[in-house]
Amino acid sequence: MDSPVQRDVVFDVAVVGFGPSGAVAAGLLAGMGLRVWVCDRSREVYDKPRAVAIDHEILRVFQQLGVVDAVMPFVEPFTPSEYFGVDGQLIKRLTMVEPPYPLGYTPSNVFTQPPVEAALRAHVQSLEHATVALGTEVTALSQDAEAVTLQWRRDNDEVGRTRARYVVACDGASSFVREQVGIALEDLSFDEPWLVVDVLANERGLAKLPKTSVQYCEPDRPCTMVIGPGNHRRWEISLKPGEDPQKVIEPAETWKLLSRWLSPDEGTLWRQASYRFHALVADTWRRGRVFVAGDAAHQQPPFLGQGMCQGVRDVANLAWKLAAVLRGEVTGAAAESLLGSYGVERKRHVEQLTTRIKGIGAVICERDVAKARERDARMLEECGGVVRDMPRQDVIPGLEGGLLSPVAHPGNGTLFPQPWIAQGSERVRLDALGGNGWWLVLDEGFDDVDWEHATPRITTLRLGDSLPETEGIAAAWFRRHGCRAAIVRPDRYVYGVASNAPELAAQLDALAARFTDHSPIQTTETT
Ligand SMILES: O=C(O)CCc1cccc(O)c1
Repeated sequence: MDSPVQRDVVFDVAVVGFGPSGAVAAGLLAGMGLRVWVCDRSREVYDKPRAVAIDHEILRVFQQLGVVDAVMPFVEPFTPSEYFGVDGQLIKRLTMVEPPYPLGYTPSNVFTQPPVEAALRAHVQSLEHATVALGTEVTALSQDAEAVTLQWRRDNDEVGRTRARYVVACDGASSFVREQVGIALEDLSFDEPWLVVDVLANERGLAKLPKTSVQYCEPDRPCTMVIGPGNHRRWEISLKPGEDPQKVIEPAETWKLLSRWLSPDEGTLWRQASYRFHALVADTWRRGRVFVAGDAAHQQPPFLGQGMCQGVRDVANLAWKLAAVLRGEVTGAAAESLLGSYGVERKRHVEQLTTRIKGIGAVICERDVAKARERDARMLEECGGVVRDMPRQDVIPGLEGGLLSPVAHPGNGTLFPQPWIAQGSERVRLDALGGNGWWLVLDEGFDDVDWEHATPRITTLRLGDSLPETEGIAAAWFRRHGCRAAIVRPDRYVYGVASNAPELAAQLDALAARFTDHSPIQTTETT
């Protein structure tokens, strides 16, 4: 059931698009007590899987939302991925990092999108401060000094307007909102036609299929097979010049392309979609009161399964900044600066990760046989002829620029770990104890520190007697980074670190200055 549309209310935030990024944005914002209006053109969750991969960082965001228990039944650890070269030889192997896991979840996972999306939507619909408008399409947008006005049309032809202080556009790759505010996409130079096929394999099919995910780095037709949850298998198959993207999604044609692995009596086609795999990023991520996020802000080839993850990273980055501004915790130029840091951080991260994804794509997609053989020889030479396991998550970059300490340190912009903490006979994840705001995490035995700034409000978490870790993850993080204290942002990225009390006091003073009298945060999105 839709929530009633409140026409006379100015909402804090309107979220356009109720896919995963929009639902997470709406859930985080409404969960913080902001009045949120979220709309989507369709009434139903799309019943087929577009995304298949989900990282631990995203599960941690789901934990913050309060939906992680509802989604875990639809999540499974990623299998290893094997890359095979021109002659079918193993040239690379991606695996899971060994436990203990740094963020409290298996780092790389596959999931079933429709029920996860349904859980996200149901959660938002349960929130007191969220107004959900389904079957509702935004048709026009204008902004003034106070707010944004969205005009919309319902699927029953009802029309109306909604005003909100800010808008987050999560309306997908062909975003109407992005176009309305004149944000262009920069081309990061990848554009290829591929077929994506999801199959539910039966027992005979499963018995025949590879037991790891596979990248077939074959010049004739590069392709991928991903092991999804249960009996879900996904193929991504590059199309050759002259192949018709519309024809290959016809079941008989799709089965021809799958014939190397399966025949029609060994599985059921769940979804066939022809895509152009692109690498695109919004040139700016904010126009006035309007922000772009998710596929509206970037698209990347799928070779590392980062499409949905990147969208959730966007809105997790933006939500706490919008909340700080809307609650008046930061005002004036400092507020503008904080909001500007969203685009700086996310655009650079998307550019860096997309570059890495394209690098992986270049390995997989080499069409020249001689060059592909050279690639295979080089990769085998690099590992001394023995392909070593490489953890998948090592390729996800941290944040740079934006709201990070000006005192450079390799820990800045990385995700602070989420250790398990002993609580009586139970163990609890740190985020559940620390709450959703800023943290000051002190390593066991760190000297007391006196500080008095009210902005931002920071919760002090002392590891040790009051917060005993069960696996030593945070202690190991401090050792690895050569520091004793970490200032951690509400999105759990490390703002800055310190080794002693005077260093920490200076860091906290500088942070407070950025929230009060506006020591500048870098807000130029160009790199
Ligand atoms: O990390 C891997 O091994 C593969 C990740 C992946 C996920 C989804 C599609 C795809 O092409 C690759």
